[in-house]
Amino acid sequence: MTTPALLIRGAAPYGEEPADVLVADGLIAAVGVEAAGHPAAADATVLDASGLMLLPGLVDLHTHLREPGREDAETVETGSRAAALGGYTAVFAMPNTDPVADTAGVVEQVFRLGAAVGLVDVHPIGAVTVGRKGERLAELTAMATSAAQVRVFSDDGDCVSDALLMRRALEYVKSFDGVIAQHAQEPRLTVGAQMHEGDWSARLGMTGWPAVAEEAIIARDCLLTDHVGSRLHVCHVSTAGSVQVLAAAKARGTAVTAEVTPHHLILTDARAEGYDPVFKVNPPLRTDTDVAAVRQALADGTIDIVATDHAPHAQQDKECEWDHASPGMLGLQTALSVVIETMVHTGALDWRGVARVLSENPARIGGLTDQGRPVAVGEPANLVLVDPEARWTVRGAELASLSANTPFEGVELPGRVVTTLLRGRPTVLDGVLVDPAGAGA
Ligand SMILES: NC(=O)N[C@@H](CC(=O)O)C(=O)O
Ligand SMILES: [Zn+2]
Ligand SMILES: [Zn+2]
Repeated sequence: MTTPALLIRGAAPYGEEPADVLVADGLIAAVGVEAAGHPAAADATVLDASGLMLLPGLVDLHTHLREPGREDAETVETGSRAAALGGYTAVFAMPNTDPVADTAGVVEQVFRLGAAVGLVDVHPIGAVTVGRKGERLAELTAMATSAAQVRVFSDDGDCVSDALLMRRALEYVKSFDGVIAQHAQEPRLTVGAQMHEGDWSARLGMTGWPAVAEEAIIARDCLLTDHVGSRLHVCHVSTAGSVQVLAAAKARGTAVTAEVTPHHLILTDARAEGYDPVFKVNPPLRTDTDVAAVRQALADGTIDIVATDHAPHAQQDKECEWDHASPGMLGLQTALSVVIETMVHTGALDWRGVARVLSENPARIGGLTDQGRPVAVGEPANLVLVDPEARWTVRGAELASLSANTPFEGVELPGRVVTTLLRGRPTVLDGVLVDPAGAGA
């Protein structure tokens, strides 16, 4: 089935000068004055996009899709819907499923489910250790050479805390330019931890998760990465101290990249005051000082990307006592809006910068060659159109995710995803999901 050509009129690539963009056969066929006169434009569907920003489709390096095993919280299909509506054209699915994605069989299953849904490219992340138990390495090469072509490996949810295993994993992935994405949490320093260790945890009487538990692992892993000559990615960086460790490592030339989540860009540990577990997350929400530091780091490149850590949880796992609640919060449909609010409206990033941290850099880190590409002739038409002036109020029940655990319930946020194109085919049009033919409603 071929998708009809699409003439996008008047959108502003990267928020710069408006230009027409012609999309045909899955590619960008023409940009600028040539677009309307191009032969393929003759029978193209015209999309009036004046006032909209045009960016490369967003890429999420850190998503939890929960399938297989917790299809009551999210499935590849519902997570793909949330992703497309959030402006994403590719997501990397974390392996902390049941069974764990630690074999070629499981990563291929997730990969095929994603392709069958067809709303967003789903790239499975493989577990570093068997069952994520931190005891012995999983079959990394078999996952890398499988149909899923896994390049990112992580025990996310848990830290690869054994230094020898971490070293071996870093050595292993070198042969196929893979990367280890570390959930940096020193387990001995966080036994029973419920929230950030600081004034609020003292006041609320909750066991704290000290910043050093994150920073110590990042420092160790940067040194190991140097020693081995490999590549490290640090998941959900949340503290000012971590930013300092990363800046020092990058200055030394360590091949380390890092992500920050939308929630760590905007929320603090003060949210724990009402004991509402919707604000319980790993790593925990930190302080104002930390929020300022991660924003600055994202602006200056010390932190490379924003990754959602979209972590859907079923109602019974979230609407319970804080101590018993599962950590994690939704992110796919609110990430871009939070980045606009915290980084664009503050002047910390322009739209070029948004494309860099939400699309280009995550694609590069994850080894994708067909995502995060320039808005230019001959490139794959993975694109998103954003209305920067629109505002909307978040309602968990209205999100496409099967779960509703958004920390932004009732909050008004800027920026609306109008259209998402996956290889030239609209997955979202005028803010509404377009189901690919045959995928079922
Ligand atoms: N971030 C979280 O609080 N939870 C994640 C695991 C993780 O990212 O560590 C989850 O799988 O729910
Ligand atoms: Zn994690
Ligand atoms: Zn995660």
